Amino acid sequence: MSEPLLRATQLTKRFGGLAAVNDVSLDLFRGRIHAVIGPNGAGKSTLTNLLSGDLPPTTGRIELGGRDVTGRKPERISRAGLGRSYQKTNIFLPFTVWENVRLAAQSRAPRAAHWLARATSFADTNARAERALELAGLAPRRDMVAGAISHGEQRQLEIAMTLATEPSVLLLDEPLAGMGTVEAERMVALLQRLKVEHAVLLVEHDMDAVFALADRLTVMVNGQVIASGEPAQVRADENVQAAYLGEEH
Ligand SMILES: Nc1ncnc2c1ncn2[C@@H]1O[C@H](COP(=O)(O)OP(=O)(O)OP(=O)(O)O)[C@@H](O)[C@H]1O
Repeated sequence: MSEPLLRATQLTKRFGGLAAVNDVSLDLFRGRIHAVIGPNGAGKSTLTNLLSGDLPPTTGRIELGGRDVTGRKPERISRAGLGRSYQKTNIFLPFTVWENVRLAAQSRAPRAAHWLARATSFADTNARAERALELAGLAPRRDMVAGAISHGEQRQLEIAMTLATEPSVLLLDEPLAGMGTVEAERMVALLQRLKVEHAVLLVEHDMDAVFALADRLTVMVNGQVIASGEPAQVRADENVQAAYLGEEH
């Protein structure tokens, strides 16, 4: 098997006496979606925050592309190839879809303000933004203001903005939240396209989407991994049934 693009080893995050993430290890590979599920308070968001550098782990190690990035700032981790979609918070609603993606692409240009770098970086930035817009399926909406597109399209826009930084690893926190059936189906198709080029960590409550998409599934409860593996195996696990999935799955 190829090397993981992201490797987390024995990550623990304590808040005072509470271990919100407790000894969690996982590997993310290109071409695979690794879903993390668990009840409220299981530690999924905290885990995502550790991987993106938004929170430093108490103990453990994170490697991105084989390099140790433990304790690095989010900007450094982003430049090293990790893209995280933040729920709508980065969208400028009065700007067009294209302007939002273009700005996200620009944030990646290493010396955007340097006059010598400007000419080449302008073309590169536009090309990055164009690719991201296309991949996220938003090209037909490029000239609409972000505030006027649907909720589902705004979620696609967040993903386009993340793609514009050309990450190799994508962390997606509830990309289907608040979506109707048609929007959810479109997002599932988008995530299937994204995994071809990326390693994807998916935190999601929509179990239909999780079981449609996940190549690997990790279940967390109270900060700990109670099961991890092939989705069908995990679904059949008695501990998982008791703790989380219940009868319907
Ligand atoms: N900054 C913090 N300070 C103290 N406790 C925190 C902090 N962030 C999270 N926690 C606690 O850590 C535990 C895990 O929370 P987390 O938000 O990671 O769970 P989650 O699985 O993402 O839940 P949800 O599905 O509701 O988003 C919870 O008990 C939560 O109260």
